[in-house]
Amino acid sequence: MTDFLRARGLSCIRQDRVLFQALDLELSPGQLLQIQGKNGAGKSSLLRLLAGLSTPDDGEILFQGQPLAVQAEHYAASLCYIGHHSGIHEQLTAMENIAFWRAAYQLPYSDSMQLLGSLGLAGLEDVPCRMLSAGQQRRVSLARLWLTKAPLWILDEPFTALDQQAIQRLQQCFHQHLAAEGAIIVTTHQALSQDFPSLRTMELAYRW
Ligand SMILES: Nc1ncnc2c1ncn2[C@@H]1O[C@H](COP(=O)(O)OP(=O)(O)OP(=O)(O)O)[C@@H](O)[C@H]1O
Repeated sequence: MTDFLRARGLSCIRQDRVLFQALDLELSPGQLLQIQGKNGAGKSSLLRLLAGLSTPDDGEILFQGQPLAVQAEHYAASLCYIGHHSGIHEQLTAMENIAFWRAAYQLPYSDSMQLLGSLGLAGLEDVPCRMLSAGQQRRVSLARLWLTKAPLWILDEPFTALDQQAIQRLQQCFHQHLAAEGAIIVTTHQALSQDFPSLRTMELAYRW
């Protein structure tokens, strides 16, 4: 499928600073795009634009050939966005968070206990998330990736706080998603340790 996700002439201004301008971007099914850049370069701002959570100062973003604004509901159903923050309900347990996502995003049934076990959270399923470590909270947050059917994933620093084993597990999950014709945009400060044949990188320059 061509024209899966395309951005044309994007500009983003924050606090009178031009983070980027005239930025073009294209993503096809099966592709992984890694956005790189120094702290403050505008990576999260770009991801938020691409997720439809904020509006560019100039340019447009098309999903399957149509502007995001005319298909907000379809785009939301096609997207799994996980931001900088974990996005979990800290008062709820891991099991309750999964039940919440399943209801909110109308996800099909799957075995939550087994999923959490495979993410190294066995025995912690019923602990309120506020009592979990940073890496464990991140694992709960990323559990969404094993549940969602959305073809487009936009992930802001998903490896933060994860140990090596969890990083490898997450990259295996990327492979499966890409093999199933999914697409991923990710920001990371470190190089991906596994080989991704479809990987492209984009560097955002820090501008004063
Ligand atoms: N909503 C906002 N209002 C005002 N300024 C903002 C807003 N969002 C981001 N900024 C500013 O835009 C700049 C880029 O922020 P952004 O979070 O996109 O950078 P980043 O490349 O993701 O950085 P990091 O690697 O530190 O996560 C920063 O200087 C930040 O202060």
